[in-house]
Amino acid sequence: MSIESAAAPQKTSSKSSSFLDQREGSRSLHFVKYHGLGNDFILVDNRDSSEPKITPEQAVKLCDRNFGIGADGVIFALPGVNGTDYTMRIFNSDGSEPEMCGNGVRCFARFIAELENLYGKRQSFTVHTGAGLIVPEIQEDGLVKVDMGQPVLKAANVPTKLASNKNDAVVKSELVVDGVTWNVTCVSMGNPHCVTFGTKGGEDLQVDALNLAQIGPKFEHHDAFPARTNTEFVQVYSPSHLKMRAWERGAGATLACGTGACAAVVAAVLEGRATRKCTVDLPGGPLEIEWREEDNHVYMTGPAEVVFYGSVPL
Ligand SMILES: N[C@H](CCC[C@H](N)C(=O)O)C(=O)O
Repeated sequence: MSIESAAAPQKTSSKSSSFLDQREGSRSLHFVKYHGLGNDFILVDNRDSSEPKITPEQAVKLCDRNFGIGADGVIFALPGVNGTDYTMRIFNSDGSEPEMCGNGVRCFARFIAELENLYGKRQSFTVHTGAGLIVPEIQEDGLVKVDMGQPVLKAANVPTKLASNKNDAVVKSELVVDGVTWNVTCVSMGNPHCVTFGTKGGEDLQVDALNLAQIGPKFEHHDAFPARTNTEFVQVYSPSHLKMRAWERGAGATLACGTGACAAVVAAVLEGRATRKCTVDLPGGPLEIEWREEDNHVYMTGPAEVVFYGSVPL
């Protein structure tokens, strides 16, 4: 599979043809590469079909950083269902399909604004996802604010097999990983998260010192998580300022994890470590997160940037 980047396609629908499409008997995929704080995605205009244009296996190949385009996942903009404006689906770089992606939905909103020529206008969309209704809004400053819905804390719904220890939730519970006992709080933002601030009786985490490639997979594939898990390693600078690194389910160590940052703030509040409004520093940059008391919804605000436009023969 060779990658030929095309000139930026006209700002119209995916129906615009390109020289690739005229090649004898070949099919090509138009895409736009975006990133949210370095968590990067291939975005596909899929508004003309209710099924993704490519398979999970093809997504794995496109996400490969040597033999493909390179990305943490592929995101599809599909027609809405039950009255929503759009549907968002995502394949991780390992081909698995998660329920939701926070950095991805900010990129999705900017992608839609470009496709629909809505640029420069304050726009808000209703998006059906595996995590339910998600509402991103493009602000005048270009940042995207997303209503991420309510966190799910009931252990069985995260899901985790860990015994709940605080109103059906798993809060600062013990999890043994490779012989080491960690204190963890489990939160779903539609997708599962295991949040830790350190080991039992240990010093506060210095997240930069962690070997994520060594420890991350052991959390991701731990028996306590029947659907695997994303894992957030969090350091508390102050009650309104966290620092975090993530090992993502199906994608590995990423430069940022939006749902993970939301889960980290929820966990920090539940453990009495933080206020409901925090700046979360990720390797790729900061996100503003608020777990609002009035509606129990989590709000995330951050950037989403275009990197390039392309077409790839399939
Ligand atoms: N790997 C995640 C999906 C992407 C989440 C992350 N990139 C975000 O920004 O929320 C999972 O399998 O649940």
